[in-house]
Amino acid sequence: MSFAIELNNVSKIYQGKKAVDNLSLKVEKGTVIALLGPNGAGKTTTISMILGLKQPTSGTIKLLGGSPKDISVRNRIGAMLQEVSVIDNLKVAETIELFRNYYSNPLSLQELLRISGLEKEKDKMAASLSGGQQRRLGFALAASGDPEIIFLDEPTVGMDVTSRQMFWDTIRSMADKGRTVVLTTHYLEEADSLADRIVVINQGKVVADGSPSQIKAETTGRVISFTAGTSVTSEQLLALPGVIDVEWNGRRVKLQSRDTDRLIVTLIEQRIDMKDIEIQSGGLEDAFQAIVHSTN
Ligand SMILES: Nc1ncnc2c1ncn2[C@@H]1O[C@H](COP(=O)(O)OP(=O)(O)OP(=O)(O)O)[C@@H](O)[C@H]1O
Repeated sequence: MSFAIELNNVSKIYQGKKAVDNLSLKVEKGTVIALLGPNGAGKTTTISMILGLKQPTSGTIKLLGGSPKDISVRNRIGAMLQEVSVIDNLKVAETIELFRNYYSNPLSLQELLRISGLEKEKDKMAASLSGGQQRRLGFALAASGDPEIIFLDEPTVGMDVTSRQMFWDTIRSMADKGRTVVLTTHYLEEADSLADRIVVINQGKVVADGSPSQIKAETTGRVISFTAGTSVTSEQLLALPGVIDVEWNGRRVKLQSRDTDRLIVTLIEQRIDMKDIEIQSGGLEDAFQAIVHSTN
């Protein structure tokens, strides 16, 4: 089977520090995949290497079966990176036209203005757009060649709710056309509602990989919360076997654990002063936090 993206044992070391650590990942064509992870997890470095903008220290990368540096491969992909730089003295429509000209089968200007929601701004100078509008322009440029794979690095940062919703619809329609979409996001809600597959990265490694429902199911029962008596301390709770993280809200405490069944027995055996005990199955946010904490 040919994959849209294939990474084999890829590492990137900056000044002795591993930003990406022996990462292997295969992405099937037509997938919407979200790379999730805290700041500094290695998401942007991974995308930059897939795009051939950064050279891996070791390992191999294939994009559409070829090298990310092949011009024939480049023509079939589009990317919107975190920094969208606009060209001075060009209007929005002129900027889009400039990019369309690079490709043999570009989307029409009208279509690009429509999917990026920039129809009203088409005659404005690109440099005068707001931050959110500039990101939408970045998206139009990334989509201009009607790419088979589109990379979106934190695409909705700075977008208002309406723009974000419209943007999600556009991504879904790209996926419906069989396009592969790779996005990084800090918004778990975004990953949950858009992606077929979520890959959680922490400290340069894949720490979870599955559908949003698999990721949630994996962590079912991972959180125990209760109202703690005044004698209970964080140190005491963190010392209990299986406790990954302790979070307080007044006297209400939330424990993250890999094995809540065992933890509840331990809490009772150790006569921890607890009231109103709850075991939560956890949403995606809890799943993400639990996975990241357990791998720190
Ligand atoms: N050019 C560089 N030189 C040195 N270290 C770097 C460089 N670029 C990234 N790093 C380091 O590599 C690690 C991974 O960074 P990266 O930007 O890939 O993370 P990220 O997951 O995209 O984070 P964010 O969500 O904040 O964008 C971080 O520790 C970062 O400080």
